[in-house]
Amino acid sequence: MSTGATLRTLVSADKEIMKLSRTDKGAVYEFQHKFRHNPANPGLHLKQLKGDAKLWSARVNAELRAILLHIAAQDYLLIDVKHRKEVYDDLDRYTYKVNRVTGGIEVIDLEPVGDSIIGRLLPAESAPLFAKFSDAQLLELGVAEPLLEHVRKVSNEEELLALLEIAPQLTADVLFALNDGMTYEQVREQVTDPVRSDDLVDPDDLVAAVARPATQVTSDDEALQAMLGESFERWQIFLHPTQRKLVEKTTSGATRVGGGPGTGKTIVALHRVAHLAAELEAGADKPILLTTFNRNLAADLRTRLIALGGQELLARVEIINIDKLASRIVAESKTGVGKRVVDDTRVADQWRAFLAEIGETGWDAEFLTAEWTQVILGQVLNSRSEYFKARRPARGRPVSREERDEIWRLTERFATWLDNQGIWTWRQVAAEAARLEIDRAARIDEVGPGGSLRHRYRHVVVDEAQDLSAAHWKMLRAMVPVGSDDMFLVGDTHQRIYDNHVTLSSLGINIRGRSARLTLSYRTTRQILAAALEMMTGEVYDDLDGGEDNLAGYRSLLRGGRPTFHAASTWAQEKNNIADQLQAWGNPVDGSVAICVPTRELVAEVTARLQADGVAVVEIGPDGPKGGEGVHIGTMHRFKGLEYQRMIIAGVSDGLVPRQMIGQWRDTEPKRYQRERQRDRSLLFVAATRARDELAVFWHGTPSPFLTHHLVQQQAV
Ligand SMILES: Nc1ncnc2c1ncn2[C@@H]1O[C@H](COP(=O)(O)OP(=O)(O)OP(=O)(O)O)[C@@H](O)[C@H]1O
Repeated sequence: MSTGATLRTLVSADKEIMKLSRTDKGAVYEFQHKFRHNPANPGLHLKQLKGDAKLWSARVNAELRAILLHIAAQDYLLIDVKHRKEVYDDLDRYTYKVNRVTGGIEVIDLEPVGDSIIGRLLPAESAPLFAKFSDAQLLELGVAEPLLEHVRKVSNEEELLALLEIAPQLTADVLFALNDGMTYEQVREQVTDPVRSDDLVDPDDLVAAVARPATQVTSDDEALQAMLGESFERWQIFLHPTQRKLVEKTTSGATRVGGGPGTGKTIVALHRVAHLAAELEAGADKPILLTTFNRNLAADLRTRLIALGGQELLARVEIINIDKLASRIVAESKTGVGKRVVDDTRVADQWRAFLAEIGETGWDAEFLTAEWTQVILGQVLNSRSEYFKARRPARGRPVSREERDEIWRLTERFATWLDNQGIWTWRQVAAEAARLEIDRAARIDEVGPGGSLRHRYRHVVVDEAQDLSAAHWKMLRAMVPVGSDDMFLVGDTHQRIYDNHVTLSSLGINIRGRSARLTLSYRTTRQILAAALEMMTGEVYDDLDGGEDNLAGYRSLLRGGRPTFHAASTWAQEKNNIADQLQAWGNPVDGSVAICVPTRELVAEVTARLQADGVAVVEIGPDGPKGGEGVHIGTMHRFKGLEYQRMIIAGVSDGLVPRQMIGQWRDTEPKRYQRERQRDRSLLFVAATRARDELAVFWHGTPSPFLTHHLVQQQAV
């Protein structure tokens, strides 16, 4: 008879397991299987450890022992795997406690700090780092009680880092934030509150504690197997408690997750999809839509979703970029058959040609392009009267009723003119798709639940939400019934690089009270992050819903060298500097290094210069890098959502960043000017935050105004 047991593995034990050899990892895997099947199996030598009724050990193989916390009858938690000698020598080193803030179980192995901090007397001259906070305050913020006395002794950053190595997540987050200069109130609001337990915490109730998301455990074999395999990546298993809470929370409606670059928004979106899929009844359809802005990011989401949940998960999820989705809807209805879609960047040229052809000189092509794309198509306005009433929040100058009348007439003629040539734009496709989906949703409502027509999806998850247009949102809204867990949007308005400004509530997407923000960067070092934030100085960003967003509390635990800044007097000299930098990095062609420049022309010129030196270069196209090995190169737009170990941003000169041409609107359309300038600043911010370890910034002539005096001063001599 099998006497099965529950065995979950604490994330901190996973970390230890990952350090083991392949064979030993395999032994742990086997052990877990055996233990779950029958913990009383004599080969497992399950026995209580001296000194604590809840700590047990079991045999993994001849050398390794598992340390287990006994939760309840047949319920165990694997908290560590150690060499057998270490297990029995010093049992006092392990402490476990239920954290009073998060309600999660925290196990701390005090051994590694034994020599560095514990028992050491503080040198008289150095003040402890956290002296100004009382014990009660630190505990209220969630610092683990067993570490309190050690926290008190920390007097420099090195010791802090040593302590953080063994500290539970919340303790690490709190101490780091306090050390960064955040106040008690700020830490409580930004670090502690988001992970606070929803229910009352009883520190003696291990059963309740192990079930809370704050007890970070892995329990299913698939996750374990992935972890033991070669292909495992940390994000697949180790979610930060703040991330996990967002992934698992049942919401009463649409939810938005914001947060700076690299804080794991995409990771959260992927896990959210997996979570929603796990809750679905079995079936062969695809009730979940996962969408993003461009093609290469959709391809990347697909790869990562397979890594997370395999083909089984993929089978329940539609992954498609937003414009392709719109064009599929349009194709399904047979609208636009035979028409070719032209790139939106060419719309102004089309308007110019049209105005010239009809001899219209009273209107500026740029103005009409923006009005047509932003307001008329952007908001899916179907009639002149709708346009008369439309709000034009992100547009520059006001337009009178007579002018609106004229604009409407012109846009109708323009659409026909395009149609006669057999072309239309992505914006038109999106507006048409929204219209079709809104009609479809109305038909569903009319017939009621008994009808055969259904909403296309049960859940919609959107990455890079900041770049979708109002038409896109209207289409998505109509595709999913309003209700719990209907829409999950992740994005960062600081990274908006297409000119789409929306207020979600006006589009039927109500995120009020269901907005959260991630603040811990997993990608970029503190040094790069500080420089990137400095480039954003003075700009104000929206929250997709009429309010303001900011990057307060955005931080990183990673450390590295300072970014470098390189001036040149000419473009030729700048290109030489770029080549020198690459050479100093060893010209790596493994895809770990990328160069990012503001324009297509500069891509071509830098490529030619490097190829002349024999350096292999791979351009990043709309579907990602085109080809094999080489240093990646692309315009700033192409770098959305990507990451590299080392990045060069070149051409960061005045006139290029921001683009000189936007100056034409400085006086005539100041709002538009501000918006375009903000967009260029965001592009630079996106580029700078793609770097994991090293960032080098280059320019010639006058540096971009986004590079502050302080940054320019850091220039290499
Ligand atoms: N919990 C985690 N554990 C380990 N790594 C993580 C975790 N969360 C995120 N990461 C890593 O951090 C990096 C950034 O994650 P992700 O791309 O999801 O961030 P993002 O917020 O979407 O960034 P961006 O806004 O710049 O596109 C990735 O390399 C990811 O694997």
